[in-house]
Amino acid sequence: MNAIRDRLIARLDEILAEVVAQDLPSNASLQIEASLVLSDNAAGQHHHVVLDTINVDQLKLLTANLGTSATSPLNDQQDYRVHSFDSHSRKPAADLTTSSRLANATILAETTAGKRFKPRSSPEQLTTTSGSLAQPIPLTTASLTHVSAFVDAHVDQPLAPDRSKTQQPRVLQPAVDNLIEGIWDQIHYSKLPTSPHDLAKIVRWTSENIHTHHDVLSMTQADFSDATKRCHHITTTGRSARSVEVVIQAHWVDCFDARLATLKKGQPDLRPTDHKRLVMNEACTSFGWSEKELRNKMAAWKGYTQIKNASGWATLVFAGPGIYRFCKYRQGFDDESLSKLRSHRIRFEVAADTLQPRWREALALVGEPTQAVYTGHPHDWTVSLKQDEPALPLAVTYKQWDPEFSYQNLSQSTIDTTQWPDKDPRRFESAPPYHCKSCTQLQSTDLTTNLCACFPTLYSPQPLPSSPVQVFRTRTGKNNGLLACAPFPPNRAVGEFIGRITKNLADVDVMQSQAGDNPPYQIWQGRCGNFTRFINHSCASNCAFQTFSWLGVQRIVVVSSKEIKVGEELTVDYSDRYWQNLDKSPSDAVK
Ligand SMILES: C[S@@+](CC[C@H](N)C(=O)[O-])C[C@H]1O[C@@H](n2cnc3c(N)ncnc32)[C@H](O)[C@@H]1O
Repeated sequence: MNAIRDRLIARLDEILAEVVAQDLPSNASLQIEASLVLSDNAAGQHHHVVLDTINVDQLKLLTANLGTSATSPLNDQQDYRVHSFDSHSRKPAADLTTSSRLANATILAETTAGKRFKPRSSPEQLTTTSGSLAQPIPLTTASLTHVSAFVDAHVDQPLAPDRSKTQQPRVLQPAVDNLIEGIWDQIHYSKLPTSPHDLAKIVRWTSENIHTHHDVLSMTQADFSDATKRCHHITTTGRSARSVEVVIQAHWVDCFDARLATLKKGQPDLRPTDHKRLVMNEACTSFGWSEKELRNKMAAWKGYTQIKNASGWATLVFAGPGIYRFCKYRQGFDDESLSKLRSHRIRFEVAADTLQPRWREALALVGEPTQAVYTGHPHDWTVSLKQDEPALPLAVTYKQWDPEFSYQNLSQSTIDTTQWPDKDPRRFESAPPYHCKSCTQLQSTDLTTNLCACFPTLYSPQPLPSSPVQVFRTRTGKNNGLLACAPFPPNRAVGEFIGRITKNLADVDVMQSQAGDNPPYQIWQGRCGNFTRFINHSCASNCAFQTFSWLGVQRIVVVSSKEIKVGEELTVDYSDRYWQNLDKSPSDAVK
């Protein structure tokens, strides 16, 4: 449904922009209709529904009031990004942006253009994606219990429940930030935007129909015509391959520029405007479009190319429909935004290659390499905050202290059976029914019976496959740290503290736990565990350790204690005791 809705909104955006750009008589109105076609040749058998009638003058007034000459009311500047999790589907509500945007745009429209765009629902109601509209949920001020980092964890302290339903305050943020958040969402949680099946069909069509491979340094008219044919085919046949479409359109702009350069070289006597006119003519002939039509599309396509040049192809593949609005209306599209995007380039690629290893297949169409550059687990790599500095294999960053360093990423803790031969010391209930110690609700791996929604991203019948975080190289002498790739509202689970469940270790970093009536155990992350191992200390931390029970087993969870933005370092307060036992002292600088 989301894909259909996004497609409709993107199309509506284009239509509104086209209408605003036209010189129409006053009082013209745009009628938006839907038709149900009952059979292929059913002329006259269509069921028509008028969805809305929009007064064009009011539409123009509205866009003028929004401070742009040719923009649709559905623009990114008015975009609220609300991240919440649907407690039924357990999926992040990545697409809330669209519905929020729609609702918000309609509200703005009402204030500037009378009753024409009536809001269908108040923005407060748009806090879930579960189909029905949810009631607003008040902000909680849950106090987090600190379990001293690497020292104690007390299972006998039931903690305030999450939080999963905590409503995040709406923040109006720059369009580029929405775009970046959307890309991270897509990389972490979407299926590939274009299915391998669709992609295979497109690649097959291209290889069967377009034979020449052009050289961008010498773009002949035939080469350019081929590139245009390919772009036309993908732009006009089925919008199921949106990411491929954006890739091919960005590439076509490169071909256009290459053709222009070739023409300038071949016919240096012509004026620059004549070169441009000639290439435009060639393009319009091959596309079968008017110059106005082509220019209109090129406005957005040029933006795709600029974005691709700044932050790479992954940005285009995972951007979703928001990229059209961003490029077409250019609100907030400036050097600063491009530089912000550029700083994510390698980070996007590491995440995309390791989480969505087939994404580069789409690049076959534009002659780019299709092999993943970064392989293995996402946290086998450590990224840099410096622009264009490569990601490094994790082990490289420990070489100077430990040439043999290795770290195995685990999805769940393992039991050291030499120390715990008979049982998992974290288990305090041996059989179902299990009840949550925080919310007292029934916990189950069965979607129909589970009622606990304390930390649904981690503990639910359908937990999320990954946490939106990356290991990065700090610039403050702490070696590596952990970076947020998505905003975390307060009280959101970042990840479980996973490692080897053991005991009696000394002189190493361990999480020392006292499991109520159970004997104390340690969680050791020296050689294996998960990303929580890379969380640095800060006295003004934005995360804390919490104990939580899931299916009768105690867990230690890293939970955000404040609002955390994309690109912020995640930190916990290790406690004084941690540092007292060490011959080093903490610095509080982050990043
Ligand atoms: C669990 S590790 C955190 C990840 C670590 N930075 C790394 O690259 O592997 C804990 C160690 O990180 C370093 N560390 C973490 N926070 C620090 C801080 N605020 N100041 C100085 N060193 C810190 C200390 O060496 C500490 O013993």
